[in-house]
Amino acid sequence: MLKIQNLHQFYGGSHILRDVNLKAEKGKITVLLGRNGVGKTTLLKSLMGLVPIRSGRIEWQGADISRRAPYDRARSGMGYVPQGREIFSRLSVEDNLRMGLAYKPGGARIPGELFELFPVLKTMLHRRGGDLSGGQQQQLAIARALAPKPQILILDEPTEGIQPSIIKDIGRVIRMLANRGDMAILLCEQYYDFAEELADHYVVMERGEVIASGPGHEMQSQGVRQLVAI
Ligand SMILES: Nc1ncnc2c1ncn2[C@@H]1O[C@H](COP(=O)(O)OP(=O)(O)OP(=O)(O)O)[C@@H](O)[C@H]1O
Repeated sequence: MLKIQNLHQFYGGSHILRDVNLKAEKGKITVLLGRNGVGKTTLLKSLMGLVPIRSGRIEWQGADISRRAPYDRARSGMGYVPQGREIFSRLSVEDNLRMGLAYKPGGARIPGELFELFPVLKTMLHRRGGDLSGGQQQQLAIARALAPKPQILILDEPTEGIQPSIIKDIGRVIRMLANRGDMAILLCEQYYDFAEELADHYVVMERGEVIASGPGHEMQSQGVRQLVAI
């Protein structure tokens, strides 16, 4: 389980994350919502060690990882799909997938299961990442994060700029991964309907603070759509 307690983060003198508390449990999808600029990406980067935190605790599988390096967090089973996908455009699909395994001891193989989840990647294995559509790149970014078999998958706005049919496919994969019961999923999302459909738990942020949270089935009754409407 991932447990964030009393997290504070600053960019220079700007206080971005303010006393954030959040949990993501195995077998569940926790959805993080909030308008542009409230600090969602900063929170996910803090979890992965890509930006330093000022204070608070990030606990993963019972250990305090707040000061660990990003590669160490990845190695401990944290998978991250960054906003904007960050595909290596000049590398092939296959080599992009291998990058997900880069920290594994030599010879780690790309799990065949990734091609069952995202069949399009198999047909495009030798194409350059940059030649894929936005939706295919997003599927590649998710597959790359899944390649080392993480115990948590952290996704930053996977639906951003993607066509509806691929959004559906991605939603199905996320639900299936959670239903297997051995992976926690933390999904940061602006697309409300997608978030509501998938959420076991929801967390809403505003100006760096958590202002609402609860079970996913209460999102409608609690007016979460209005909280994140632009
Ligand atoms: N590297 C940085 N240096 C200084 N300020 C930053 C930096 N990155 C983000 N910020 C600021 O921190 C705040 C939170 O940004 P963040 O990207 O975390 O928000 P967000 O909720 O993820 O928004 P979006 O949905 O647009 O990605 C914003 O005010 C942003 O301008």
